[in-house]
Amino acid sequence: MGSGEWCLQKRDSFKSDSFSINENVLETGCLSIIVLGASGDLAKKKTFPALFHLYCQGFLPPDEVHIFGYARTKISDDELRNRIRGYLVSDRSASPSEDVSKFLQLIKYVSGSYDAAEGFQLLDRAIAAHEFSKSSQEGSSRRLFYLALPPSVYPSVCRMIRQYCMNKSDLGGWTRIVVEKPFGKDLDSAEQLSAQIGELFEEPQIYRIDHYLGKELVQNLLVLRFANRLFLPLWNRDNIDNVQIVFREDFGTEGRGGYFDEYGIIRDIIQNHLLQVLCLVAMEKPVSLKPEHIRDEKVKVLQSVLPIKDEEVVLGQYEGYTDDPTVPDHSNTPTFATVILRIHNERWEGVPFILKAGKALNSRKAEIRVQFKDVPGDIFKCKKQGRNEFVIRLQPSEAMYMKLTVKQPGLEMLTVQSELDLSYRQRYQNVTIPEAYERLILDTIRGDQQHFVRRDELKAAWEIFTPLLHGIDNGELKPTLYQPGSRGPAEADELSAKAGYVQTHGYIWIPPTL
Ligand SMILES: NC(=O)C1=CN([C@@H]2O[C@H](COP(=O)(O)OP(=O)(O)OC[C@H]3O[C@@H](n4cnc5c(N)ncnc54)[C@H](OP(=O)(O)O)[C@@H]3O)[C@@H](O)[C@H]2O)C=CC1
Ligand SMILES: O=C1O[C@H](COP(=O)(O)O)[C@@H](O)[C@H](O)[C@H]1O
Repeated sequence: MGSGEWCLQKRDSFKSDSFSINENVLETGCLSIIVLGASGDLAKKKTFPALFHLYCQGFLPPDEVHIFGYARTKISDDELRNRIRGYLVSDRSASPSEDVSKFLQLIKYVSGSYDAAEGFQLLDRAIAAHEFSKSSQEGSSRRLFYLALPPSVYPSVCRMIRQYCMNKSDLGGWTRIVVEKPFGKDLDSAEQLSAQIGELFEEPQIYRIDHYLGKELVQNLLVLRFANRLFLPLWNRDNIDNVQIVFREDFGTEGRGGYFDEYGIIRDIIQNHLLQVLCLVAMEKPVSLKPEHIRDEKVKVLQSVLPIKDEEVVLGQYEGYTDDPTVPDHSNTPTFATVILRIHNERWEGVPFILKAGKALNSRKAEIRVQFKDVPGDIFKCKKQGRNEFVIRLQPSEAMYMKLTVKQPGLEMLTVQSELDLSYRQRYQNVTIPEAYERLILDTIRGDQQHFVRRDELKAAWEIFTPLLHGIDNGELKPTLYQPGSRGPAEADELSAKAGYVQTHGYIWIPPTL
């Protein structure tokens, strides 16, 4: 294999099971992490803080790791360090200010454009100098490129990396790229982008990040479903009436109106984050925990989704959205959507998956709500008290609870709605739940693609939503206005109820006290 070529066969970690990730930790040698778009918002708020957390926990040893920021803005190393310093907070560090200073010293900045050789040659020289300085340690050289950039520049940046910045070590190693969403705007543009990047990098080098896959309770879904006998016989159309996957934010587009208006809530949240969660809720048991086995099952679920019916969609736009000067006055972009997906397979035929996402609503939360069918032949006449519901709250305050009907304590034979409650904050008191980005970046270093979106998954996801998105883009479907701070359009609750969701009334949760 010539210099600069992709080198997979030297690594056996790719063959390992993701849950036995120890095998993935064996690689040593120089690691260069290059954050492209280092002057931007994502880099400042998510990428560098995630790297800092990893550093504090010893995953980025200073004798191996160097971090490079790259962007067009002409600033010095120290100016970049000062920009990100305020975002580096860690409750995992014994001496935070010392760790911040040491971490910042690992960062160098290179300025250059995204489509010209000069900047990337400069970047390559800076990385090579770092690799050279560490060459006393035998080992591979690893280069991780994190594209914290708008997708419009992905093709040119990937071309430049391929041409000028690939790993050159004879001792092995790799070059990997991490790309952020949005991966395209519809099926054609996503496929075009995939083809452009696919000509330059092999699939095992490409990490399409969806940060919802890094959330603790999303990662728990496979364990929950397939390691608990309790759920195995219940998780199907015979027992489950409907599934809701909900994302709510209690703030609007806040300065991101221009970006958001091009995409809307379906492309921003539903087509990626909520659909990925749906896959993990609905997929069949994978053959093993190998990333390819898991992703094979996710693709099958996506390919089983039926075309979306217009009458199973409610769109909303919050009042005041177009006041943002970067948003056109007559924007048709939805900031809220409820979409019902139906999976045409043996397990899920007839079970609606209600995907709901909205900005500027009355609360902030993300949860999965699995609602079971009514008890047949109910001798307690308790149907009106509510169905069994299994709720997995992804955020905030991670929790899982099962709503149950129990006998009300006392002399009378009365029933009441209660819950089996696993609240993480209470159950895992001394455990810090890692940030999604932190976990996913560590996976990219370890070469574990389980929690990243494969090209065929992406294609199948766009196939589901493209007709609906084109209908909205063409103005055939229009959003209804809703009040900021409300539940969104009333039609959304009506649609959920029509699909079979029964709201529990009169249930009061009493938080446990220790
Ligand atoms: N461990 C924990 O932290 C636990 C916390 N709790 C808390 O107890 C409270 C009640 O729990 P729970 O009943 O599960 O959750 P909620 O009362 O928040 O919501 C129940 C369901 O009713 C829907 N809903 C709410 N208002 C309306 C409405 N006006 N019209 C139609 N549908 C509506 C919700 O949809 P939507 O999502 O769209 O609002 C959701 O699907 C919650 O605050 C919950 O967080 C309960 C158990 C454990
Ligand atoms: O990808 C995105 O996600 C955030 C919400 O992420 P969360 O982890 O805070 O739930 C959302 O605000 C943003 O619009 C979207 O692009």
